[in-house]
Amino acid sequence: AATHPLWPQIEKLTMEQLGYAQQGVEGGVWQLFAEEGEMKMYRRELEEDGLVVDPLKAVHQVRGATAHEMAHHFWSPDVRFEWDTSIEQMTVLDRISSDTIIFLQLHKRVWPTAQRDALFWSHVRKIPPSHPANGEAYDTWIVCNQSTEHPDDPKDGKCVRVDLTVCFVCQTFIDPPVQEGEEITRDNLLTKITYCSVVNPGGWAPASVLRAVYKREYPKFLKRFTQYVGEKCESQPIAF
Ligand SMILES: O=S(=O)(CCO)c1ccc(-c2ccc(C3CCCC3)c([C@@H]3C[C@@H]3c3ccccn3)c2)cc1
Repeated sequence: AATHPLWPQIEKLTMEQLGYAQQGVEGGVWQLFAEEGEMKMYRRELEEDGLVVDPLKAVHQVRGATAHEMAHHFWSPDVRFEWDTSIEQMTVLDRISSDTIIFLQLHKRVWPTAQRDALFWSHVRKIPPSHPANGEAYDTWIVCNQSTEHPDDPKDGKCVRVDLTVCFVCQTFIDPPVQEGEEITRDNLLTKITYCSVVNPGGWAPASVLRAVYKREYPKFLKRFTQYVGEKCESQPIAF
């Protein structure tokens, strides 16, 4: 609820991340490091205290599912194990409101690095079109994941705590446009996705190893997620 102590931070970070995701990748700041079909993955090489924290920005576009469907499945705890192969355990520590949950996740160990876990709030929100006039007809949906503290954090020191800021922003376009009164089918849905993440691994790991892990894991992760939602939704009524 809007009275929760985290609310001001959730509101501020979500809108900041929306702006950050909507910035283009021009200007040579972003380095294209992976490309598969419509998916393009960019990174900036950044180290903090000798730790690789390379910001990542992926842009993708998929047909057949809406931004609402994509964002809902990215946010929902109920389906996380169906697409996110990087996690071993997931606990919902708190449900702050109907659109904000606090997760504790144990990630699978990525050899040779030590096992990691993440404790973060996850907020999903729809942003009405800012220019409905020029044909921007549908809402933008955003999921923002931000590391946080929580009283029920086990703090058992069994693994290394990552610090993450992630945003998943998507918007649906009807392409090709449909005539007045014609029914929109899934073939008309084109959803543009921007996925941004900054993951501080929390404990030392060789830069070469981390960059290899990022290069291998992120393309697989986003491709698997979007394929999962497409398959799950194809036989369902469209949720705009
Ligand atoms: O988008 S989310 O919020 C979805 C909720 O699950 C999210 C995505 C990825 C992570 C993440 C957590 C830990 C690590 C470790 C591995 C060794 C040191 C850092 C990595 C590294 C980048 C590689 C990776 C990328 C994608 C999938 C799995 N592995 C990523 C966490 C959350």
